[in-house]
Amino acid sequence: MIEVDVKRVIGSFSLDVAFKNATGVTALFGHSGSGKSVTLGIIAGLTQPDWGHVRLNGEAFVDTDAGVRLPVSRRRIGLVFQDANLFPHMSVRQNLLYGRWFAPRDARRIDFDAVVETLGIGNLLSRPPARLSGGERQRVAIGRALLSCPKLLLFDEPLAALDMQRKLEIMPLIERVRDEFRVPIVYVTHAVDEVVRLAHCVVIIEGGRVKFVGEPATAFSRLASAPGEDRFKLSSVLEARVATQPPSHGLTPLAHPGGLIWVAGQFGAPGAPARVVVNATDVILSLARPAEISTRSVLAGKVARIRQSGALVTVEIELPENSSLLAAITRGAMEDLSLQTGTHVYALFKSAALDDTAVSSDLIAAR
Ligand SMILES: Nc1ncnc2c1ncn2[C@@H]1O[C@H](COP(=O)(O)OP(=O)(O)OP(=O)(O)O)[C@@H](O)[C@H]1O
Repeated sequence: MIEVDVKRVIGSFSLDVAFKNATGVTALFGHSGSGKSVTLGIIAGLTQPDWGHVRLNGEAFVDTDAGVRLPVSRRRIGLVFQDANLFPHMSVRQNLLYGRWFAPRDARRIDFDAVVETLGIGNLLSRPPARLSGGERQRVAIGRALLSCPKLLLFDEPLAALDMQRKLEIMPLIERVRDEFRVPIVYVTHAVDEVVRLAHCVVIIEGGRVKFVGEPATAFSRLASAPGEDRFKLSSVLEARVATQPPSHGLTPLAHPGGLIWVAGQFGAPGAPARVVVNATDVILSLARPAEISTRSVLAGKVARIRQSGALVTVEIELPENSSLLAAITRGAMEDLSLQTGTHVYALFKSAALDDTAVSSDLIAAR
């Protein structure tokens, strides 16, 4: 269990955040300048709070009321930043062993070979960091942090500097680290796909304040709590299961209570749970069930809420079993369809918009 309840004023910025989470990955999510890194710095001990406490499984890292302030070195934290920060004069093996050196002898429960195998870096051990790609450097940085046998791993936008292909290679590795080594992780990001794929709990921070603490699916599926107004960042998370009918043309059908969602790629055996992120701008609305159309994914629901902002409108569609979907459309389209609260609609989206960047099949299974 990680418990954070801290206040800190830096110049004109004031941070006042509180959250708790008992399992797995806690994502700190928010716009640039919202206070994610300051919060992470307080957890790590790089910054002191003016007031408050940070506890991990009951042990206080800092508690201003009790006068406790553990130095960074005694917190036993593994840090991974956007820039891997490997030692350039050391080989990959030496960088990894450097991490191990920090683990007290009796706490060395994480095995070198297991880490190398999990992260797929066995063939890189003799290379210097200069001869690694950005993704490989980041894998080594994660390995080095893990080998210090930390009580807590802190990731500060570890994938932000990587292109989508590298990101897709590393996300499953972070999932393996999460599931195989079972070290709690606090993960700072402003990418919805990373939160949905990796996190059990998301803390949405805006202007130094916590706006939401809870499951990613709840965080991103309601208009009322959607982070920010930027329609390009609005998205919904749908919980589904791999359907029983076989994949077709490389597309896998996922059964959602509102209908079938077809996604590009293979996502586990029938019945396996899957989460899908759907961008609001990828959703099309229709009053009738469409026929003779290239889009295969069609979900039936009804309009729960409409929010207008200039020429654009965000529509929250209520789907069966308490799930919902956001659609960003123009005001003209809303008027043409005479949409209002309660209108029955069909929501369509292209399978091409949903591939393995948008789907996480093993997160729920692993819980
Ligand atoms: N040492 C500092 N001195 C002055 N202001 C600071 C300092 N560190 C952070 N801030 C301010 O605190 C606020 C929060 O910064 P923080 O780095 O936590 O944001 P963030 O959410 O991590 O943003 P990003 O996603 O861009 O990294 C910002 O307004 C920033 O300018």
